[in-house]
Amino acid sequence: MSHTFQEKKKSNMERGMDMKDEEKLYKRNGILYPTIMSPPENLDALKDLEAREDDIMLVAYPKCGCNWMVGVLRKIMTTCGYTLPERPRLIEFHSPEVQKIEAEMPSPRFMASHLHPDDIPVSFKTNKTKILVVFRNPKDTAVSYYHFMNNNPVLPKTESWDKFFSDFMSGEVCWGSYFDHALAWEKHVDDPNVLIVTYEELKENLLEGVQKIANFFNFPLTEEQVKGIAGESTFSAMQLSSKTSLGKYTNVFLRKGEVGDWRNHFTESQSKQMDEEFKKKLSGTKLGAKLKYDQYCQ
Ligand SMILES: Nc1ncnc2c1ncn2[C@@H]1O[C@H](COP(=O)(O)OS(=O)(=O)O)[C@@H](OP(=O)(O)O)[C@H]1O
Repeated sequence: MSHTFQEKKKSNMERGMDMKDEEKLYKRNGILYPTIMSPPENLDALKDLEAREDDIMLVAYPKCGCNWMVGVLRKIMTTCGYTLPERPRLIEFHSPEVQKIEAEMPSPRFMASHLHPDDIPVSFKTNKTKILVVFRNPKDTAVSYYHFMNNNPVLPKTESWDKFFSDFMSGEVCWGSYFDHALAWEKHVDDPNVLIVTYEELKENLLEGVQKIANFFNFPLTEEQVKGIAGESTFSAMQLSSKTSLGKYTNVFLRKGEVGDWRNHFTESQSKQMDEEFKKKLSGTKLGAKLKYDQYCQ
């Protein structure tokens, strides 16, 4: 029996409810991954993924706005007349069978990933695939991640905010350390095949963001079309349009959609600890400047 994308998402959630928390994550090369969504066989099969120059690739550390950008890119592509299959875009969520189907799909294919740039199949680099990267300030990313752990049955519940904060800081969360990802992307900031946007700039001016993304991938859109896509991609519009498909799980994926929710969670000492880590790792870097830490995190 074939399942729709949404049915599969719901059945994964139900599988999560029947699983013990300690079985929900596993480690591979020192990095945690979710057992249900990214089992080892999915990651093993990625070694055969042959990227194409005209693939549309989106990469985001978890909770930085990946689903938002999936929504935007889907709308851009369908507006330009392309049809996309209804399954998750994350390559590490694809079973080996689905990866075989994706390998036969016509161009342009649309793929996404939470993987660390060094773990993304090397053919994306050799075949010069364009990559859109979305980043978010680390304080709001941590808060969003914390709620996701507690609300998504495929992930284990956290003991407390304090425990989760310490895991986030040490990279003991799925897909590894925020700072490792940021430092790795810093090396690609000036790469012409990479466009880095931030959650915060998209919140400030989504219209400009949609236009920038369409231009980067050479999708010709009229001003009206850009306006329409931006209008349909605000938090409230996406929350409403997801209600029919996601039902009671809508708020798991579209929780609050704001900049600055960290202020409701961080203690003064946690805030200082993050400030110091950011300074140590990212001050003076181009990605650090893009994230406008002083504006959004202080
Ligand atoms: N349209 C739109 N506008 C603004 N914000 C949005 C939008 N869609 C999703 N979101 C928010 O993005 C956060 C989830 O990030 P990801 O999609 O990267 O999470 S995931 O790791 O792929 O599950 C999560 O952030 P928080 O609300 O802070 O938890 C989502 O609510």
